[in-house]
Amino acid sequence: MTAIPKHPDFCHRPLVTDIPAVSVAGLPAALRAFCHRPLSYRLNHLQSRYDVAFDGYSYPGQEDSRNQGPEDRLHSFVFSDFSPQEKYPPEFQAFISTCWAPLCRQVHALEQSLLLALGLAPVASQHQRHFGHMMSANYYPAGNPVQPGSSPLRLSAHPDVSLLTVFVQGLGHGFQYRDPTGCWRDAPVTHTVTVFAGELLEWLSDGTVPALRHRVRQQPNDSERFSFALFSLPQPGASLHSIAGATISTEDWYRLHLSQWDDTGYSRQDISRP
Ligand SMILES: O=C(O)CCC(=O)C(=O)O
Ligand SMILES: [Fe+2]
Repeated sequence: MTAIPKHPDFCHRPLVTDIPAVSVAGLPAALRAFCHRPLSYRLNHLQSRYDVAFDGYSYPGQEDSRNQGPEDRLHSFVFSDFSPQEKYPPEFQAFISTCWAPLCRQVHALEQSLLLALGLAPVASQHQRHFGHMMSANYYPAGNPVQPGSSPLRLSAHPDVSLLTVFVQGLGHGFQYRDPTGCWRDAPVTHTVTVFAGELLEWLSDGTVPALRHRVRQQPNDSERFSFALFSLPQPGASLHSIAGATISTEDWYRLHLSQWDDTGYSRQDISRP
C-alpha cells in the first residue's frame, strides 16, 4: 500500500498510489457504443430521467447538465449506488453486474485508509456509514482542432462534488491541476490508481484539506480520450457533520456545490457555510 503523504502534500496535487489500475473491463467500448447511438436514444437517458444525484447522460454542448458545462467537449455517463441497476441502459449492464461491487469495495478501503492517514477519523466514520459511489465515465471524441478564439480546454476548470475522487485507471493526457499559487500544472500521465480531494472533503474538514481544482486541456492532435472517475458521495437523505460541528444534508450539499455556477455561469467562488 502506498505511503500516504500528510497534508500539505495531498492537498496540492493528485496522489499517485502504487495500486495497479483497476480493470473496468468492457466499459470504454460500452461507453463509445452508447455515445454513437442516435441522439433520440441517448436523450432517453438524460439526468432528468433519473433525477437522482448526478446519474445519467450528458453530451457536448448541453446547457442543463449537472456535471459539465455547454463548452465542455465530452460525453459523460454517470451511474451510482443510488439508482436501481435496471434503470441504466443495456450497454452498461455487464459492467455494473460484474465490476461495480468489487471496484467500489477496493476504492472504499483505499478511501478509509487515506482519511485515517490524514487524521480525519470523524470523516472516516461518516464515510463508513453514510457514503456510496458514483462513476463519471467520460468520453472525449477525437478531433475538434482548436479554433481561433475558442477555449483551449476539453473540460473546464472545476472542483469535484465528491469527498474523494479516485481515477481507477490513472490520469490521462491533458489533465491539469491548480497549485497553491494559482498556477495550472500538467499532471503526469499515470497508470496506477490516482486520488485527490473533492469539495466535500474541504467542507467536512473546515478547509483543512482543500479541494483540488482541475481541468483537461486540448493537445495538438487530440485523440479519443476516456477517463473513469469514481466519486465518494453521501447517500440520499444523509446528514453530514464537519469536524467543527457544521451540519448539512446530502441534498443541501448538492445545492451548495451547484450554486457556485448560478448566474455567473462557470465562475468559481469558494464554497461557503450554510
Ligand atoms: O477526464 C479527466 O481526466 C477529468 C474528468 C473529471 O474531472 C471529472 O469527471 O470530474
Ligand atoms: Fe473532475
